[in-house]
Amino acid sequence: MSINIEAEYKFAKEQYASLGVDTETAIQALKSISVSIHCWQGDDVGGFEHNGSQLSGGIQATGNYPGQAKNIEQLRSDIEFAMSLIPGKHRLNLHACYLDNLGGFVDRDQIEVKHFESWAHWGRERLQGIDFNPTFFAHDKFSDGLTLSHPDRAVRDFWIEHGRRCREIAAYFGKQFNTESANNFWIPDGFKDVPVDRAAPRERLTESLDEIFEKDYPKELTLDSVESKLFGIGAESYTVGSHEFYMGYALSRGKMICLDSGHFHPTEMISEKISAILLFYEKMLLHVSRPVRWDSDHVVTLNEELIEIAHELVRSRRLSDIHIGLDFFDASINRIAAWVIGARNLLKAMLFAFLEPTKMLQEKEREFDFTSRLAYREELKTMPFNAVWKYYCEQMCVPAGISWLDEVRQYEKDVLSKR
Ligand SMILES: C[C@H](O)[C@H](O)[C@@H](O)C(=O)CO
Ligand SMILES: [Mn+2]
Repeated sequence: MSINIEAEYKFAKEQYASLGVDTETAIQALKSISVSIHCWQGDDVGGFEHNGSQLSGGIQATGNYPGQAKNIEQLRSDIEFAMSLIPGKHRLNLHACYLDNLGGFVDRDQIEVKHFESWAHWGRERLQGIDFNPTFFAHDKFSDGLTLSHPDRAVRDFWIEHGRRCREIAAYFGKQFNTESANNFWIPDGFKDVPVDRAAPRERLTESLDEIFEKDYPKELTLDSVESKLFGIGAESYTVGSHEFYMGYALSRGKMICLDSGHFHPTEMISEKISAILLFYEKMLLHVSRPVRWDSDHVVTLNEELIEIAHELVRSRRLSDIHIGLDFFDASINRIAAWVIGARNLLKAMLFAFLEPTKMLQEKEREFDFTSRLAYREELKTMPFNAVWKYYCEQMCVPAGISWLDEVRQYEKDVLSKR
């Protein structure tokens, strides 16, 4: 450990102690946080099916920075490298379209556990677990902008089969890693213009999901979640799986709800929703993203909303009930740097929250002393937080400061530039 980092940490520890905060406890708490790092940042949500379909479903990766992962080996090596710069042991969030096709084309309604075994083998020593996502986009059976809510039974059946098979695969990952695999259903179905029948697609989506979820899986292996959305590109006027739809669906079916920070009106914050959802749900999932004017999926920065999300998670004292996933994809910058920046920021925000003297602040609030509440919260923003972060990174054997970027540049030169 560098002498400077140790000395700065000692000073910070005293400063926090004067507010009744134990930095050692905060560091221990941070060690237990396992983030589900999304595979799709590495190749701009391309996947390895090579089915000839472009990215669709109302999401878009913009930019053409060189070095995108083009095959499963490249993606794994990029993830490994990114993880070596992120403190802690984390999970991988895998989409079904990232299958190992074992040398032949495999359509979505044909995927099996065997197409994901190599992910489990590769991840065994490296990961805490693998979470999963059926892929309901970038496919010719999404041609009308509808999948599970399509009026054509054959189209629905295709996607129902996909959903069922994905549950089997998620349960397999749960078993392999001895930790529940969160299986997140995001269904992009919607209309560009205002529909005259809003109800029928929602009825069909309900029926299709019910068919997918017919089979019970042990909850120690896998938990399903459903992710709502306000709109997507080409589905600006109506999304079948809206927030209200899934709040009702998930609650009535014992599923988790997934809150994506980009899936609401621009001034609507998910940090505000977490405490309400936890009152009624046993578990939940988060997709931490950064919407810039729309669901743009920018790399997560250490902004006010991220810090507020982290505080809500910590204050809830329900961390073990909350799966925290990342969801962004920026193709205009080094993709590994994108992962590292976003994941480190999320962890920094968590540490910031663990360093809050929550009990004291809540007491002030209960006494209606809103002046002190504001004064302390502002003071906390300039406490020597970074000294604790650097100390933590050194303990976890990852670069404490910006030197991680030198390593990324070297990898860019040695590996990415040769692709
Ligand atoms: C690729 C992901 O499944 C996707 O980003 C989804 O979670 C989403 O947020 C769509 O807007
Ligand atoms: Mn999402």
